[in-house]
Amino acid sequence: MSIHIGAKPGDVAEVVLMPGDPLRAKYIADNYLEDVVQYNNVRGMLGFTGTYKGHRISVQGSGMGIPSIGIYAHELITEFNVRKLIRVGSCGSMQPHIKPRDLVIAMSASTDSSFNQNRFGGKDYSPAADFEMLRKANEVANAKGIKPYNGNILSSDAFYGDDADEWKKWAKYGVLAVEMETTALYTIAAQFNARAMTILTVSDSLVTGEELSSEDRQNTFTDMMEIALETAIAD
Ligand SMILES: O=P(O)(O)O[C@H]1O[C@H](CO)[C@@H](O)[C@H]1O
Ligand SMILES: O=c1cc[nH]c(=O)[nH]1
Repeated sequence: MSIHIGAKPGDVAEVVLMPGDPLRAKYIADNYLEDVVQYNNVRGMLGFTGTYKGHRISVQGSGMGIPSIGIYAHELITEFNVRKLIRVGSCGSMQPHIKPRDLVIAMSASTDSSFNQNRFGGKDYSPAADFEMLRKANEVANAKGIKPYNGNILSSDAFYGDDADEWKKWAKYGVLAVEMETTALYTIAAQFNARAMTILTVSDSLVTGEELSSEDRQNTFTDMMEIALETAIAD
């Protein structure tokens, strides 16, 4: 058992899907995994292990924000030997052509957080996804007739900022969308030579103000979950 994960060694699979919302972890376990065992309920941050098409997979809620996913990613890798981590999250689009329900795969993750600068003495590390996972996720998506947008995203420390136009600078430099965790996930995976990738469903547009209904969120998140699961079981 680690400080935040109440599991025994071996309870967690080598491959873990990480939604921010612990109830999304339960949804994935209930709807896609067989022979499911819940291994964690510490702080209500649910974690499950089961099988998908015969492969052992875990799903662990990460909570919201860089400090939270930083804790879970670190403990999963260092205490439970997790080697492959796939974040499945929601994001706000910063580009006019990227609409609610579209999928975004984070090749890299910029940030307004000091998480990486603190580690690198004020210098700018560039957290990046595992290339083979990116390639597989795109291949699976394309086979389903879906074309995800691949590029740089922003992992922000603030959901509610002070300046309503601040995102526009990031957008001008080509950042596709905003969420709150990936920069830390990629950095921690790199620290321990693990592999990581983030796939996101656009839940709202900062450009137009559109937002998905809860029903829409449920349906489109399904594509993201299936792509993540297929990527998880690939070599
Ligand atoms: O849907 P999840 O995975 O939680 O991701 C996004 O949603 C939360 C904000 O509502 C943040 O965690 C952000 O990254
Ligand atoms: O962090 C997030 C997630 C979804 N939508 C946003 O605008 N921000």
